[in-house]
Amino acid sequence: MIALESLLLVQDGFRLTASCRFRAGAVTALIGPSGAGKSTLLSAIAGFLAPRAGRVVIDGADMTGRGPAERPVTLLFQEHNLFPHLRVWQNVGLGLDPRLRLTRAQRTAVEAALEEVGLPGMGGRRPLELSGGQRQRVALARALLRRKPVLLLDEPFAALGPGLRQEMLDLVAGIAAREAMTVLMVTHMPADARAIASETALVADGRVEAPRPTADVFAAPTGALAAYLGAGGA
Ligand SMILES: Nc1ncnc2c1ncn2[C@@H]1O[C@H](COP(=O)(O)OP(=O)(O)OP(=O)(O)O)[C@@H](O)[C@H]1O
Repeated sequence: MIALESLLLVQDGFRLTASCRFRAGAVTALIGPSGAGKSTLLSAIAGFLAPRAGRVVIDGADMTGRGPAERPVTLLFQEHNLFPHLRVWQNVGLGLDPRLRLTRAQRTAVEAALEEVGLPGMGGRRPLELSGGQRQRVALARALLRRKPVLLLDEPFAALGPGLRQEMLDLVAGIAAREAMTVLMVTHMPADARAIASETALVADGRVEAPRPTADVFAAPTGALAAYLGAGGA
């Protein structure tokens, strides 16, 4: 479980507060207007941004003072996930060893991860020799290989077409369920939240609202959510 305890995040003039919990072993969607602070929140949970006040607690452990590498967390962005000059297996292998001195067992794990995301035998290619959807699969393979209990997804599939996006969502949902991962997924698509998130939390007006069952959130939107959905379309 991820607990945000009286969290205050500040970036220049921007402030975000959060006091809530995200369920362990479940997918929670984070939705809200552009600039509301969704990415900022993920940065703080991953350890790239230090809170001005409050704590991030993961599975009972206080993350204060722990750098990104010391947290049980993987963060996956929409873009800039792959190094173009490295082969696919190297891009994936970076999840295990930044110096890429992989043991035989690690090489096998890389192959298995590529197979898991539907890219068996593609390890020798370079990212430019893949489609956009395949590149996101490579990034996902690297994220999954790390086997960290918490996976933070920052609009990872936004650039993909609807069919591919659905495929990737299904893939994440399946693996997350099997591995009992705790997943937070930022999305601007209510359909994505409905597809795989049991709960959804709204980030708006400088605060993170407590997550609620996704179906309830979208059934009768009020306040900031209604304004957001009205502007963005449900
Ligand atoms: N590195 C930074 N330094 C200062 N301010 C920043 C920085 N990154 C983001 N901000 C500000 O923090 C606020 C929240 O931005 P953030 O990217 O977290 O929003 P978001 O909800 O993820 O938006 P989007 O949906 O457009 O991705 C914005 O006002 C933004 O301008």
